[in-house]
Amino acid sequence: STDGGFCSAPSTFDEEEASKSLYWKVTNPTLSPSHLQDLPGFTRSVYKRDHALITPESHVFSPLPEWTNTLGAYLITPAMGSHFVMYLAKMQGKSRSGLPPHDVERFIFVVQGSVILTNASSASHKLMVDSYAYLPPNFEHFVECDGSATLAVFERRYAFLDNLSTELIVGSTDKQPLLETPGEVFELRKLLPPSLPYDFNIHIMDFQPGEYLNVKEVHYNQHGLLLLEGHGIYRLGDSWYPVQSGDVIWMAPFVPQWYAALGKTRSRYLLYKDVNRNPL
Ligand SMILES: NC(=O)N[C@H](N)C(=O)O
Ligand SMILES: [Mn+2]
Repeated sequence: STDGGFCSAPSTFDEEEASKSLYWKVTNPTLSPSHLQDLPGFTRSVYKRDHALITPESHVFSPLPEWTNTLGAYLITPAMGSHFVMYLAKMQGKSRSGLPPHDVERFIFVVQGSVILTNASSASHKLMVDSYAYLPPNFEHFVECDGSATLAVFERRYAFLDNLSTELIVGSTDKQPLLETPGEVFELRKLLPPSLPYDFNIHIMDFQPGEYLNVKEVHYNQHGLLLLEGHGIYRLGDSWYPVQSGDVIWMAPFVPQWYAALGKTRSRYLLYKDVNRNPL
C-alpha cells in the first residue's frame, strides 16, 4: 500500500498505540538498576570466542556511510567470525537508506516508528513496527523516513546456488502462521520462505514465563538474536546470562545454547539462522 502521509505518523489511534507499545523496551531498555548506572565500567556485555552478549549500554552509534541521516551500531560482523552483519539503524528526519554491497542480500525489521520502502518499479510499502522486508542481492530499493524509526538489519553475501534466485518479501510478524515445534513448547514463526533459494531464515520465537528450550542445542548454524520482549536466562557455552529486551546475542557455530523465559510477560526473540546450504 502506498501512503502519501508522513512515514512515522500512523493513520489511526490504535495503530499509534500499538506501534508505541510493541517492542517498546527494545529502544527504551532498563539500562541497569539506578544504583549501578553510575558504577564506572559496569556492563553486562561479554565477547568470547564462540558467543557475545551486547547490551544497550554498550552500543556505539556512528553515521552509516551509505545512508542519509541515519546512525548505525554494528553489533555482529565477520570480525567475530560470522558470515553476516547485524546492525541497528536509527533513522532520523529526512533519512534514506543506501544500497548494500554488490551480491549482498538484506533483511530489515521495524522495531520502532515506521518507514516507507520503495523498490525499482517504484512500488512502495509502508512498514510499521513488527513489519519486515527481505531484499534480494542487487535489488534496487531505498527506505525513507520523515520522522524517526529504528530498524534491525541483517546483511549477508548471498550464497548463490545453481540458477536459483530469491524475491522481494514484505510482511508482518502477526500475519505469519505458527509452525509445528515437535518436542518444544515455544511458539515459532518464520519470516522467510523455507525454499532452497533462501540461504537464511528469521525465526520469531515466543516463550511464556517459565518455558524453556527443551534441546540444549549445538548445531553448525550461526545465530544473531535480538530480544524483542521479556527477559530470562540465556546459557551460552558454560556461561549463564540474565537477558532482557534490547539485548543482542551472537552465537557461533556449535556453541551450546539454551534459553529459559522468566518474569510475568512473554519472551519474544528474533533470530537469524543460516539454512539450505551444505556446511562443506
Ligand atoms: N537458540 C535458539 O533459539 N535456536 C533455535 N531454536 C534454532 O536454532 O532453530
Ligand atoms: Mn539454535
